[in-house]
Formats: sequence, structure tokens, C-alpha cells
Amino acid sequence: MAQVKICGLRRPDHIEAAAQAGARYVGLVFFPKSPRAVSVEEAALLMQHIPMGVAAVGLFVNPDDALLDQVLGRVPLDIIQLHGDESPDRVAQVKALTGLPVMKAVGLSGPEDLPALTDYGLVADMLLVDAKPPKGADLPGGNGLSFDWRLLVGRKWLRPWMLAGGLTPQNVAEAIRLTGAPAVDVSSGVETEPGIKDEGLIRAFVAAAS
Ligand SMILES: O=C(O)c1ccccc1N[C@@H]1O[C@H](COP(=O)(O)O)[C@@H](O)[C@H]1O
Repeated sequence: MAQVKICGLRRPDHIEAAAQAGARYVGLVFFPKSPRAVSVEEAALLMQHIPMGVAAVGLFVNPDDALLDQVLGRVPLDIIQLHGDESPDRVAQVKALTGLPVMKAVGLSGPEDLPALTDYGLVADMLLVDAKPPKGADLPGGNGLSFDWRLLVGRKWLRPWMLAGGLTPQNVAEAIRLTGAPAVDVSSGVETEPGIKDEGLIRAFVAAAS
């Protein structure tokens, strides 16, 4: 039904489990405050376990050029995910700087947040539709929170998109059915605690989404 991205992977066996289960994207987090963060060295080693046909997505939050250069000098990512407050202009700059497709995350809590998806659709290669983080949250994503999926019913954007935010093996099929999402992204929903992925949950999620 939908393509799957498993985000916040930190172990080779979990990357391999995600790929074997059928995930099309795996995410490596370059945001030090996240419990899923990896160093450049760790990411370079993890890349060796990502098979052909599975895209490596690097997740960044308001990265400066130096961080992007440092990571891309060692880690041959396929896609850049921007999950901070990056403006449309900054999205365009990151595309030009890296030469890679950029997926921009947009947080939703109500209909007033929807126009941002149109704005970012003019510059980003892909859109990631996530729940807006609560005020004062430590992380701008990866909080295991969902939003009212009915906001997306009947909507279309200029770019391919993924649904994220509080997805789990239990709710992902219903989320896809309701929103028509062509792809889904999960982090917390395949963990036993923040940052600790579970192979069984990864397999169950991919099976429920596909
Ligand atoms: O996963 C993280 O730690 C993270 C940190 C900072 C920004 C985004 C992060 N994760 C992304 O958030 C969404 C939703 O995650 P969840 O399934 O609700 O935990 C997803 O796109 C992750 O890639």
C-alpha cells in the first residue's frame, strides 16, 4: 500500500531488518539532542549496511553549511530531511549546496498549518507531514505524537509526500486508508523506549503498511 521509511536507526542489524522487511528508506539522525542521534563516524559505518534500492535519508534540524559539508564528506546520503524551522529559501540553499533531494518536514496541528505545505511544495523535492511538536518540546519531531489525519483528506500537493507522527504497527493501515498517504515514516512507534528500536516492531510496521 505505502512505501515505508524507518527513522532513527543506529544499529546495523536494525538497518538490515528494516531493509529485509521491505522498507524503502532508512533515516539517520544528525541532531545531537535526539536519543537517536549518530555521529558522523557511526553513520559512515552504518551506510555499509544499507543495500541498493534502499535510500539513506539524513535527518537534520536547522543545519548550517559546515555540518552538511562535514556529514556529506563522509556519509553518502541519498536524501536530506530538514526537520527544523528552515525557510523555503533555506531549503533551496540546501538543495543547491548538497546537490541532493530535500524532504521538508511540516508540522500540523490544525487547518491553519496547511498552507505551509503548498509553500514548501514549491521548493522541496518531497514533503513530510508530521504532527506539530508541543510548545517547549525538546525535539521538533520524533515525539510519537499524531495529529488529526482528517485534515489531509482530499488534499493534493505539488510533491511526493510522506505521513509521519505517532504512527505504529496498530494504526498505520488506518492512517494510510484515511489519508491516502503514498509513504509513511516512523520512529517512536517501532521502539521499546526512546532510541531503542525493536526488530519485531519494525517488521510488524512494514507488514501493516504494505
Ligand atoms: O526521531 C527523532 O529523534 C527526531 C528528532 C528531531 C526531529 C525529527 C525526528 N524524527 C522524525 O519525526 C517524525 C515523527 O516521529 P515519530 O514516529 O512520531 O516518533 C519522523 O518523521 C521522524 O523522522
